[in-house]
Amino acid sequence: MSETWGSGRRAWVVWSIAIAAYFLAVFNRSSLAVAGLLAADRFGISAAQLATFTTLQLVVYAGMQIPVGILVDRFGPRSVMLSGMIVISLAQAGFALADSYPVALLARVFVGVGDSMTFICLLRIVAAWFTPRRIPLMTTLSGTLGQLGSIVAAIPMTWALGNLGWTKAYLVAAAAGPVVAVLGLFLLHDAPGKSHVRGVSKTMREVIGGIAESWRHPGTRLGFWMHFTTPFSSNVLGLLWGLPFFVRGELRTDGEAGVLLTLMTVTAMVVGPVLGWAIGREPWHRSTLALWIIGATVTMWTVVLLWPGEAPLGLLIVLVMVVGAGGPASMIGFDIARTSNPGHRLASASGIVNQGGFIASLVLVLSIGWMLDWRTPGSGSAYTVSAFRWAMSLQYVLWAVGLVQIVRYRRRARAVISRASLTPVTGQP
Ligand SMILES: N[C@@H](Cc1c[nH]cn1)C(=O)NCC(=O)O
Repeated sequence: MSETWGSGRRAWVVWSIAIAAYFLAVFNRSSLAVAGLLAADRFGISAAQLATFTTLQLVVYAGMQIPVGILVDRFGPRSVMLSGMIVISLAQAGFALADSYPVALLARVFVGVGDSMTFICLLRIVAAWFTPRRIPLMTTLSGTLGQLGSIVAAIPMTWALGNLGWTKAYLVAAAAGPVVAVLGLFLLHDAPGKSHVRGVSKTMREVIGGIAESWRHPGTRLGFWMHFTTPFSSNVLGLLWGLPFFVRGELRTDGEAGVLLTLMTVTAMVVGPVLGWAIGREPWHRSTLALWIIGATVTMWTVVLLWPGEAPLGLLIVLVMVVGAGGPASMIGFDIARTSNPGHRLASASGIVNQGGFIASLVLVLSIGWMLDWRTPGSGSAYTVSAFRWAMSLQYVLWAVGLVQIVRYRRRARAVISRASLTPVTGQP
């Protein structure tokens, strides 16, 4: 066992705490999804005001990525992650007690701030505690396990809201953060043998210079565009438009739509570790794998959108399974950024990459809403099949931009990265 990485058991303990923190962040991020109607009643707000909660949370998350990356490179993942846990819990407690829309909105902003402080730390911890050969698998596995938080948020939160009421349900959700933070205080270390790994103090000019240097590397840009292009389709279905699309756009029942969305999440959970294993074995072909997944997604959407009348259920099942692979495929972007940047800039580079998918998803969530309003006669939400075909076709714009950029930066990245430097050393654990 190399001394650079953690001894087996210790690495798993540290990773488990980091996973618990990420799981909680995703849980809190998703905890409003099942409370939409209650929130509308409690604050007396419209559908558009309700959607503002989600939009604002995504904007804050994406906007915080670079500052958080800089903080992690400077102060280490442990400090930032534990602070994030406390911010999320305080914000969620504020949301539990909020009795007006502006206060609730402010609380959701801080849920977004705390949330944004978690995932990049997890990536840094994985990179510090596991061998290079294991990092791709552990990274995709981490993404997959964290996403469980959104499934778990749906079931206990629905129960808690129904049985405990708004305030107690959100206070209970808030209470989990301090528990993980206290465990983290004792058990979470930035690297083997070091509770803190601090970067050197830098002037603002040096910090900006570091970010610019990361961004200039074609591997970071390739990672960004990969993260931009792979997950937006599953994100928009999962976050907002999946149920309306299947029910109004494909004339399926609510039950069938629910099963399709669940199948999408289950597929992502199965595909994640398989992809992690594959990119660990064949790092040179990481971008090829992502391109295949994007190609399959574009093909399936094209078949569904061109299908005369509503698509058969079997076809929609294949669609959600292919689209579901996009979430884990986005993790390939982080792996490319990791192998393209020095360790002291790893978190900043991950922050740059992590913005991609959130920006694309946000743009698509909003533009689908505008397109549906434009293509639906009169006002209201009686969206037609044809309006949904127009709206879902907006994805082609994002795929076109993303694919052009991936092909450009893949060529440039391959020109500066040596294949031998990526090949895993055989015999390493
Ligand atoms: N694309 C996600 C992670 C993922 C893994 N499997 C499905 N999705 C991502 O970038 N996550 C960042 C975060 O904060 O959740």
